[in-house]
Amino acid sequence: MEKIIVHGGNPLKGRVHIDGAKNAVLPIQAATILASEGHTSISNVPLLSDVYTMNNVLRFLNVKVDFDELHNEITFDASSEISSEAPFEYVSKMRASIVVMGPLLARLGRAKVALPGGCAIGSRPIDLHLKGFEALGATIEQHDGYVEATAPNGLVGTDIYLDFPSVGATQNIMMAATLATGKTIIQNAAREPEIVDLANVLNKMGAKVVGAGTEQIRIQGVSELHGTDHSVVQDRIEAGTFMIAAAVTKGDVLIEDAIAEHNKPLILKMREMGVSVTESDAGIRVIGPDHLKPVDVKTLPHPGFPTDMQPQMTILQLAADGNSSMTETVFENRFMHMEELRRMNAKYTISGRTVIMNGPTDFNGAEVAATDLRAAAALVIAGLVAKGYTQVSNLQYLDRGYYDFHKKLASLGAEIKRVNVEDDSIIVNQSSSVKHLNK
Ligand SMILES: CC(=O)N[C@H]1[C@@H](OP(=O)(O)OP(=O)(O)OC[C@H]2O[C@@H](n3ccc(=O)[nH]c3=O)[C@H](O)[C@@H]2O)O[C@H](CO)[C@@H](O)[C@@H]1O
Ligand SMILES: C=C(OP(=O)(O)O)C(=O)O
Repeated sequence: MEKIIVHGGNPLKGRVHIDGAKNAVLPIQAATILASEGHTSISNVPLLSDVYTMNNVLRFLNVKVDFDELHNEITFDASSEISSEAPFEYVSKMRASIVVMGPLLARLGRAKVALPGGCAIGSRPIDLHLKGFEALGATIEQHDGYVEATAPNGLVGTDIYLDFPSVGATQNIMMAATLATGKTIIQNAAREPEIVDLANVLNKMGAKVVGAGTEQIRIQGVSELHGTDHSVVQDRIEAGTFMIAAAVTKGDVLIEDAIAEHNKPLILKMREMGVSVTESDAGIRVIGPDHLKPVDVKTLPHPGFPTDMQPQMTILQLAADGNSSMTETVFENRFMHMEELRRMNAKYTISGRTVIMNGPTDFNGAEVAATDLRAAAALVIAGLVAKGYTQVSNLQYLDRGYYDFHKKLASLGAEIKRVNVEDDSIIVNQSSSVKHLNK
């Protein structure tokens, strides 16, 4: 078992590089299924376990996948005959595998994918994805843990209103509609930067998608798509995680090339707390104050405060002088990190979807276990300011979304290492263990 061991107290100082976004690259990997001709080369790919999992799903579907890890580039060739069925063994490893469904349905008129199931942070149904496919003319059947969509005569463009601006449903429907006959309009679409990145790739592949990044996306169907080149957008959540780590440690860090526009609500909330956040062409510079002011935050779909920054933000709120609140409106069960933080001396009460935190917290080092991806990052950040040693286990969650997190923090001055508890060895680089996990 691997653990991160951190000794708190060092302010973070320096510059940090941010990788390509997990939540952008996964649907882009799936989109390569749509290219019946040519290769698609995706660069700025983060070396994350989810990326390897998606590669394995695609390989199973008969897409040729060549990962040049040294250059963070993957080349996909989907020009051979593609299979329409993604089995449980692959889909169960990662919820986001559901986004292969739209491309398969578009290209083959059939997709059979194991139901992805819920996960720790909430129930996460896929009803909106399926309603969208049905509106495009597909027949949906669910049996034996699988969901099957069929449209033997192809999909037909239509108007679709999403009851909630679901990121995955918007991506799946957008991809399905690229090869449909006629025009599709998605109303109340998700507006996340990762949606825009996906639309850019689709357009480079020959699709006609306009309006991505707004609440109305219009897709004019085309008869076929081809390979292209694309560099993945920077990970705003990784950037935000380092912004919080810098602020809470009273540090001074430049998050290189970070796109301020993608992190607006976080920047504004941090400023409200008294953190100095400056935006420039070089990136976002964060300087933590001696005293943080309490603040109330509510998560919302983009451009609201991102749920994927919620656990990290609670660490900053717990450190503030006074009572802060966090209301989680996107996922119903995303406060599990709070229970672990109690062991580190956090004081709070949860009422429904809101947690009231009583700062300032005198964080104590403790042994804690990550319960999901962003919880893992939050616990490490708490460890950066805790007295003594904090040990964070369940790093398989962290590896889904952060590459060499401990190394990046160490380069900024944190006293941190990743160890293999069984044989006592120090892990220098995460990628070998991630690959091992994904075999
Ligand atoms: C790989 C990826 O990009 N993951 C992100 C994506 O997840 P994901 O695409 O799964 O998130 P959604 O936007 O779809 O989900 C948001 C909410 O809508 C609900 N819902 C969703 C679909 C559906 O058919 N029915 C339904 O009720 C979900 O249960 C959840 O409560 O967006 C989330 C919200 O920003 C982020 O936290 C995840 O990091
Ligand atoms: C919840 C997340 O991801 P996923 O949707 O892949 O579980 C996340 O990135 O914080």
